[in-house]
Amino acid sequence: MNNPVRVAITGAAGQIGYQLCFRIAAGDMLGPNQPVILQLIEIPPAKDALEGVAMELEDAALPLLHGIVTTTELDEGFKDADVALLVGAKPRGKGMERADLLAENGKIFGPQGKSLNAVASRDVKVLVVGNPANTNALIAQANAPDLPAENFTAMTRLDHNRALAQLANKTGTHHTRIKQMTIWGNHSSTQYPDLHHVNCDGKTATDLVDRDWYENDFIPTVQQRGAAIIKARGASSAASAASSAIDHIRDWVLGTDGDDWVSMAVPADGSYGIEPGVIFSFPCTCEDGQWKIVQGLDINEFSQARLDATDKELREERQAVESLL
Ligand SMILES: NC(=O)c1ccc[n+]([C@@H]2O[C@H](COP(=O)([O-])OP(=O)(O)OC[C@H]3O[C@@H](n4cnc5c(N)ncnc54)[C@H](O)[C@@H]3O)[C@@H](O)[C@H]2O)c1
Ligand SMILES: O=C(O)C[C@H](O)C(=O)O
Repeated sequence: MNNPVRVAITGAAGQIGYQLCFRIAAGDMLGPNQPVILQLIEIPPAKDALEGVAMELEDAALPLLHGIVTTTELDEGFKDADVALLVGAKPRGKGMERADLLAENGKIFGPQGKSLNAVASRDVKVLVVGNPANTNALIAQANAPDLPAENFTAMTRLDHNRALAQLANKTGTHHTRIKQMTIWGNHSSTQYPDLHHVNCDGKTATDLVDRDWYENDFIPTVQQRGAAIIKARGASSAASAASSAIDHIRDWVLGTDGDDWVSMAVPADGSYGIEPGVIFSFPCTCEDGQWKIVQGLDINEFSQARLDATDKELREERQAVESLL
């Protein structure tokens, strides 16, 4: 057995956190031979609820669970963390855009970045889930100057998985047979789910679906899926979000499959003309615990306009939080 990996989770008593704790402790994220220590962080009003989660984790007697820390102190929760899942933040309600949460949630991520900078493993892999996820990740990263910028990512894997599901339903293909899906940009309604490079059971996806469905059904459905879940459930996606967070970290740590890639929001480096300064979702492959942006994909005029729109929104969000960077 390997040494235990320390996984910090903020908002661990919330809807997503509750799912994450059990699935990670069951081995879904780091594999069946990797023990974990869960370092669960909450705010004081949720302290009792967090103790309840820890009690249930103990009661499940999960073989891979080698320790539980519950705390309301960031430095205790992030101490030596190898993986940090920053989930704790307010979810949006009906009729809100995710950017509407920026003023309230943005201020959570500066102190968390500072604490990670001070006490986490130098190799800590950070995934921001709390919305607006890309810009919150930027805030955390800017406040952690001693950690490599590439350790900070935000979640667009849920959008990626949603896009697989929509195309699977439309074409009657199982989603595991669909490869090279890409979500570009922001985890918001300007995100761009791109079918141009997708291989659907050996065929080019754009040859299988008509343009009208792609532009007027697929793209808006994926962009608005979060809002549709809130409308249906009365609460934002939780189990699917936790599942996608697990996919994101699993692939980052253990590597992506063959010639497939995944969507990860990572610090822009000039690839595809997206200048540094924002956390932007790109197609990425992962190997040896490092992500790499897939290079050289053709971007046609239609796609370019959508990349520009989502980049513009991210730069506006950045401007709105300049004082926190
Ligand atoms: N990126 C994505 O794809 C995606 C998907 C779904 C949800 N989300 C976002 O994830 C966040 C959490 O969603 P949820 O459904 O679990 O919400 P929730 O309200 O059920 O849980 C949030 C938890 O975070 C805690 N919390 C708040 N501030 C905190 C802080 N400063 N430090 C530590 N904990 C804190 C709360 O006490 C609560 O227990 C929301 O912002 C939501 O919009 C993102
Ligand atoms: O849409 C939301 O506000 C929650 C989450 O970001 C989602 O995509 O489901």
